[in-house]
Amino acid sequence: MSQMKHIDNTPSTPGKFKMEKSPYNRLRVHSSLAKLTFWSFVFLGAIFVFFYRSPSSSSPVTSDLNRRSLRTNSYGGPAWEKKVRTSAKIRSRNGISVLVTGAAGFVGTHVSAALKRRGDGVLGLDNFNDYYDPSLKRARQALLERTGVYIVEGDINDVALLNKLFDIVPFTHVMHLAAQAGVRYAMENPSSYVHSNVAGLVSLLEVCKSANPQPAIVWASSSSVYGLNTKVPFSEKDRTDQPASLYAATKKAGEEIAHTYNHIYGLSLTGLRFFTVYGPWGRPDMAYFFFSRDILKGKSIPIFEAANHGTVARDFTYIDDIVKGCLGALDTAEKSTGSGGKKKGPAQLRVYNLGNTSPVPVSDLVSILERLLKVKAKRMIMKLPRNGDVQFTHANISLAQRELGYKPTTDLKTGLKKFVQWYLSYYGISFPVFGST
Ligand SMILES: O=C(O)[C@H]1O[C@H](OP(=O)(O)OP(=O)(O)OC[C@H]2O[C@@H](n3ccc(=O)[nH]c3=O)[C@H](O)[C@@H]2O)[C@H](O)[C@@H](O)[C@H]1O
Repeated sequence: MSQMKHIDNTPSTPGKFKMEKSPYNRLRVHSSLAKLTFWSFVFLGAIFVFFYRSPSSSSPVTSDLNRRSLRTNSYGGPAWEKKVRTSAKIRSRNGISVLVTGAAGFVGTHVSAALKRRGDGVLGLDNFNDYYDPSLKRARQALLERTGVYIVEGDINDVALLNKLFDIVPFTHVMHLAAQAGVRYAMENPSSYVHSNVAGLVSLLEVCKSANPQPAIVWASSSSVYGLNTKVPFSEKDRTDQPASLYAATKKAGEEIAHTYNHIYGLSLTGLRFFTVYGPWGRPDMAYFFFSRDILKGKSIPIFEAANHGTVARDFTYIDDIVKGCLGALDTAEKSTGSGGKKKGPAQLRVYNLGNTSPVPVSDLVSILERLLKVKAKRMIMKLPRNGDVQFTHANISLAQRELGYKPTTDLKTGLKKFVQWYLSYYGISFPVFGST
C-alpha cells in the first residue's frame, strides 16, 4: 500500500517537477488543469452519449444478438479439455469423430445420439439462443449428456473457439446443423439468418480448411431452396435460383459457399436438403408442434390455403428417417484433399434431397392431430401469407436412395403418433389419447 502511494506521488518526469517551482508556471499549470478537467468532462460526456444514445447500440441487430446470448461462454482449462476429449473419443472399430454443430437443436440431438450409440466420437457445439424456448434445448442437452455427449456452449462465429476444438480433437467429420431456422421469422429478424447461415458457415469452413487433417463436412441445406420451382417432384437438378424467403436465400447462399470452399481448398462437402422434418423433441416454432399445443388449449389454428382454395402441402419427413440419411451421408463422405489451407486435388461436392416423397395437405395434418389428441381443432382458414411460404414441397429422393442408401419408412400418421406420445409425456399432460388410432 505504502509502496503504491510512493509510486503515485512520484512525478513521471523531472521536467514536470521543475515547472512547479515558478509562480508563473504554477499559474499556467492551474489553467491547464482547468482546461484538462473541462475537456475531460466533455470527452466523458461524448462517450456517455455515444454508448447510451447511439442508434446503433440500440439497433435491433446488436440488441438482438446480445439478447439471444450468441456469445461464447468461458472455456478452457484441463478439466474442460478432458470433457471435450472424452466426448469425442471413438469407441468402435472404424468409428469416426464428429463435431456436431447445433447439437442441442432438434436434428442435432437425434444425430448426436445416433452417432454416439454406434460408437463414434461426438462433440456438440451450440449457442443455446432463445429463438424458441431454451429450456427445451437444455432438456435435449441433459438427454445427450446421459449418453456421453458433451455440448460446448459457443457460437459458430467464434473462430478462436472452433480452432481450439480442432487443436484438441482431430475431427474426421463435421455435421453442421447449427442454423437460424424458420421460414416466416426471416421477415422479423433478417440479420440472425445472415449471422448464422452465412457468416457462421464461412467461419466454420475457414477453420475446417486450415485444420490438419481437414474434416469432411455434411451440413443442413433445405427444401426451401426450390422456392418458386413448380416442377414436381423436386430433383437436385432443378433450378434453385428463385428463393421465396430470406431463409431460403441464405441456405442457397450456403450451397454456393460450399462450392467455393470445395473448389479452392479441397474440402469434402455434402449438403442435405431437409424436407419439413418433424418428430419427438421437435421445434416449437413448426406448425405440427404449435398446432398440437393450440388444439389442446382450445385455441384456433390458422391453416393456410393458396389462391382459389388451392391446397398447401408439405413432404413431411420423420426425424428417424432424416437421421439415417445424415449417417448415410457421413459414412459415404470422402476425405477432404487439402492440407494447411491448400488444395491438393479435387474433392467431393454433393447435394441430396432428404424428403419423404409423399406430400400431405396441411388440413390432413390437422385431421391426424385431431384424432391423436381427441380434440376437435378450431380451424381458421387463411390465405397463404406472402412471407416466404411456398404452396407445396415434394422430394425426388432417388439420388439419396442410390448413393446414401436413404429409404424413408415412416408415414405422417405413424410419425405424428410418436410425436404426440412424446409431447404429452414431456409436458406432463395425461390424456387417454392412444388406442383408437
Ligand atoms: O423444409 C424446409 O426446409 C423447412 O421446413 C420447415 O418449414 P415449413 O415447411 O414452412 O414448416 P412449418 O412452418 O412447420 O409449416 C408447415 C406447413 O404448415 C403451414 N402453416 C404454417 C403455419 C401456420 O400458422 N399455418 C399453416 O398452415 C405452412 O404453410 C406449411 O405448409 C422448417 O420450419 C424450416 O426451418 C425448413 O427446414
